[in-house]
Amino acid sequence: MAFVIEPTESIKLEVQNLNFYYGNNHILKNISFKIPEKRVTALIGPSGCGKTTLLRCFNRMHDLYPGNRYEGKILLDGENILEPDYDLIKLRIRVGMVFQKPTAFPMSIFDNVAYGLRLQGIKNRKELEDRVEKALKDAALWDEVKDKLNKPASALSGGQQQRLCIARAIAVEPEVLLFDEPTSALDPISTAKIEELVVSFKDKLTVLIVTHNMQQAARVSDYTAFMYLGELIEFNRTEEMFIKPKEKLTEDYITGRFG
Ligand SMILES: Nc1ncnc2c1ncn2[C@@H]1O[C@H](COP(=O)(O)OP(=O)(O)OP(=O)(O)O)[C@@H](O)[C@H]1O
Repeated sequence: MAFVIEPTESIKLEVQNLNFYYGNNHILKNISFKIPEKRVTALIGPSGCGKTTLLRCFNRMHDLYPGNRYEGKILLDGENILEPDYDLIKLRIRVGMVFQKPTAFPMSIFDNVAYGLRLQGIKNRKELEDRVEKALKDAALWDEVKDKLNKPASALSGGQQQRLCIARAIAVEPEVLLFDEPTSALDPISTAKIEELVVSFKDKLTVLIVTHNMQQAARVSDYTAFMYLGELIEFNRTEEMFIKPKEKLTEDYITGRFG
């Protein structure tokens, strides 16, 4: 049994009968739901339920390891990204990712943000500078780093490094941004900054965020998907889910009866 609503907004991603296997381990079980465009969708559920595994399907991160297998479809603007010959470089420009731990590259602040732009073939210095500045401003980091762009990124605090990773991800202007527990390694002030950023992206991007923190899901997301043992149990507008969950399992989880 699952309760899955159909969003009224236009749809960016549509998951159709998705199954995923790590070798012989069947992890995601027949998941279907539609993700609205320019909204924040949170993925919640107890440890090991498959949130990260599902998130990583949206930019086919699993393809980096042998033996992983998908069944079903994920449509991005109507096109199935799970087709074996889908262009993964283009996919990862359209669908960016920010990880749990900040992953600043061992290079300068500027070069971290310019990294993807250079891969896209942008060489003109002025264009690079403008795009790096815009990304750092959009990631609310510009004022803190504008005088030290050529300093190593490793000298930044954890929270600053996470905003740098966000700047790097948005510099290439993705259409979808995946966040995998982006604040779990951060203090409350840095967490609040990242949450504000996630909310600020709503007008521009479709955001998916995995979080363990239900208050965070309630604060930042428009829609929430609750997963349990690899299945999608409930997908609904966030306020509805937190006020009046439709499934008993969802209610037990959000009221802290397990988790
Ligand atoms: N590389 C892997 N190979 C085999 N099994 C894996 C692999 N990665 C994860 N799993 C298994 O897949 C299941 C789902 O894991 P996943 O990390 O997606 O869950 P999660 O809901 O994100 O958990 P958490 O909240 O603890 O991060 C777990 O049973 C896990 O042990």
